Amino acid sequence: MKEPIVKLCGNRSLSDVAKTSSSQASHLGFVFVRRTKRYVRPEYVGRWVKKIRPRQKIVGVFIEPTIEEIEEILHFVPLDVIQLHGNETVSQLLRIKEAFGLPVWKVVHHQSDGIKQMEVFRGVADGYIVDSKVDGVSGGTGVRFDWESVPTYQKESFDQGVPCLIAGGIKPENVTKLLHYRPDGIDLSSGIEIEDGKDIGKIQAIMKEVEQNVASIS
Ligand SMILES: O=C(O)c1ccccc1N[C@@H]1O[C@H](COP(=O)(O)O)[C@@H](O)[C@H]1O
Repeated sequence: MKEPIVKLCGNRSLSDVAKTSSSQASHLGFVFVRRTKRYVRPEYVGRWVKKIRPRQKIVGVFIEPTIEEIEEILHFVPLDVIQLHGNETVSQLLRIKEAFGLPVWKVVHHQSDGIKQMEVFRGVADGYIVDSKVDGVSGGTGVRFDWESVPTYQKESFDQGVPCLIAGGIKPENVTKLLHYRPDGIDLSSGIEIEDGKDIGKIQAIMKEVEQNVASIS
């Protein structure tokens, strides 16, 4: 069985990056959405990444960014993936892809038209993240959605030939249940934190569950 993508998101300090990068996760995420709890200044992220040199791919999280905003971030941070977590349109996504040539993952908030949202981005998005829908909050909610819908999202993504990550309220206590649905990837932020920082115990517990799950079905 293919190892799932594991994205550890919402890194806010050098200490966070030291912890998340020491794990077997495949991706580290940084939130560049101003006025949100986990916003980080790109110049700081640039410094942390230069110092630690993580082997993981780096994902930048944005909500409806302008080309100039992404350009500014890229000046400091060597992004591998751009994550769009808002109500971006297909043409905005295309412009971003053309401007930077980087893979773009589109977030779909789980609701009745979730699959329709994915269909709209067919052939354009390089991957999807399905996150919970919480009124007034875009992401990092710590709230999970009904995972019985995961196979439907997985199927649509598979048909489009791109990966589908699941986000929203994943934590060591519930990740095994989610892994039974065999998602292409998982994406966590609140579930690996204690107070305002990442917690190595929770990160290790998540990675252990992932490894055991892969081993049990290989
Ligand atoms: O983490 C944030 O604060 C955040 C803010 C704005 C947009 C996206 C954000 N994070 C994304 O939310 C999910 C993880 O949420 P959870 O805390 O594990 O429930 C993930 O996609 C992050 O990239």
